[in-house]
Amino acid sequence: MTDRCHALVPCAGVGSRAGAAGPKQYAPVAGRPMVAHTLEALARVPRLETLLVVLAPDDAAFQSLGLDGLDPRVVALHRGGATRADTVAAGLDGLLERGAAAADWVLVHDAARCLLRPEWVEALIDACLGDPVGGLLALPLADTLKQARGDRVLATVERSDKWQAQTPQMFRLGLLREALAASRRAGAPAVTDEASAVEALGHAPKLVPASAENFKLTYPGDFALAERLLATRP
Ligand SMILES: Nc1ccn([C@@H]2O[C@H](COP(=O)(O)OP(=O)(O)OP(=O)(O)O)[C@@H](O)[C@H]2O)c(=O)n1
Ligand SMILES: C[C@](O)(CO)[C@H](O)COP(=O)(O)O
Repeated sequence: MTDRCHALVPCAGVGSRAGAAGPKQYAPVAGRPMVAHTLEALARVPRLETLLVVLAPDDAAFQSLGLDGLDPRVVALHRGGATRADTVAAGLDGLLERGAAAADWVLVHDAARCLLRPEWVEALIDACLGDPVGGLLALPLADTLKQARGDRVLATVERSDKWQAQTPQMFRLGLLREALAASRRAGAPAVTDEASAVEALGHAPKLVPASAENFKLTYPGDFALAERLLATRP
């Protein structure tokens, strides 16, 4: 087993909920493309050997914006798939082709979580390196949770054991590859995060408490909030 760590950034989505003119990962946040902030945070983690960014096959923006030059560890792979899970699976193959080992750790992080702080990544790595499974950044639920039918409350759901999954999510490359392949073979809808696929193999990933600031920019209003938060940072 190794302690080598690589980042894999799925960056091949279309951002349909964001209402931006093009893929949201290139929409400006505080004057820079969203994914530039994401990569800069990852680049400030020395333990990450590779920053693999998985792009849509026809992506021309990443290179034309000069994002491949952000850090010598950045590698662009034009092999994104129809779902996030497909994009991540293609990225894992890309890492293996570049010499990574099945025993290496992979930290999968959404391009769309551009408020990431390096210290949160360090905390995840510290928590997972000695763990038999791996884990993810997550946030215990702070609000009362309602189950709905349409726009009416059906029930109030126990929330003390509920967490919101964030990224990065950190697993051994081989385990995650096997988990995503098994999930695809099962024929169910694609998993929405890496942990789900690993859970389906019977494992219990570790929950590493994170910050609400590490939210995913999903809807139009998220961009203004991200800008306000970035403005408060040194
Ligand atoms: N086929 C896909 C779908 C998503 N992603 C990436 O997965 C991350 C999180 O996904 P999400 O916020 O759902 O992004 P989109 O799929 O782009 O958004 P939407 O669902 O609103 O279209 C993003 O960095 C996105 O680029 C990806 O690489 N490949
Ligand atoms: C992986 C993820 O960010 C965890 O919260 C999330 O599931 C990805 O977003 P999606 O909208 O479910 O694709």
